Amino acid sequence: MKNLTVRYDQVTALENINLSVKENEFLTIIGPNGGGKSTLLKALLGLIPISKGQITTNVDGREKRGTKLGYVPQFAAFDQSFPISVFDLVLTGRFQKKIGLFHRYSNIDKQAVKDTLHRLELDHLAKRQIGELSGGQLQRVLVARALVSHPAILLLDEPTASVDKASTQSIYDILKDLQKDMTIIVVSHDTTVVSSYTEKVACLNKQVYYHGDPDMPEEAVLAAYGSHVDLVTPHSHHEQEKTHHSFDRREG
Ligand SMILES: Nc1ncnc2c1ncn2[C@@H]1O[C@H](COP(=O)(O)OP(=O)(O)OP(=O)(O)O)[C@@H](O)[C@H]1O
Repeated sequence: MKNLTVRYDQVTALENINLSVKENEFLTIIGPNGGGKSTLLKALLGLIPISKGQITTNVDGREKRGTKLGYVPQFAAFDQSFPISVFDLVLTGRFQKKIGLFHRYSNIDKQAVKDTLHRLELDHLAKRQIGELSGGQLQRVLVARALVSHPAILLLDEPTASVDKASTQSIYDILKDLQKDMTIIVVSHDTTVVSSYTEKVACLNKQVYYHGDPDMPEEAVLAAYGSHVDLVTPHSHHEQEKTHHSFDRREG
């Protein structure tokens, strides 16, 4: 992203964003509510117009067109009462823009669904209705749906916001495994930086306040959030443990 600016009428949601992610990198984007994270995802997905600047994918310094993106939407935005089986929901991930209504999926599409469900150890849930799934299961199904078209970059919007700790761990384990084959970009409104997984963190509040390894300096957190926040690193076997980022304004 180069000098990326996105405006909605009077509101400037993103201003002069310069941010890059490498192939097979795991980037977590954090920032306060209203900081522009959803806007950034929408811009990456080509869903909203860019006011200024550009987003490109480069290989050896040359622009590469047609990079496939996989998108895992916010869990809360997903209507779980919609009557569809896990298999069919994942199959919709094979739907391509150029195919019109009443498209019939091929055996290749169906095999891709089977392979993806198998990879994410979801085979046993294939026939279940999505309304019968736990939060963690549905989140993994949404990851499967994004994966089934073999994206080069996987974008996830708050993937662990509505799931318990065990599922959070399992989702991050899956992402770590997927990272061998693709670039992972996770957006999170809280400050849960999973430093054992993510390699890079970007902190966004209209501008980029920080971009680097997960050891984000306290000054950058304060500047972006405008107040005290604890960055936590969830681990499998321990209570959520505060990193040395957790600081207290009372101590100055
Ligand atoms: N469609 C829109 N029209 C006008 N303003 C908008 C629109 N969408 C977002 N905004 C504004 O743009 C800014 C960035 O919003 P955005 O939703 O991208 O932030 P966010 O970081 O994703 O927030 P959250 O963590 O609460 O989801 C906010 O000031 C918001 O009010």
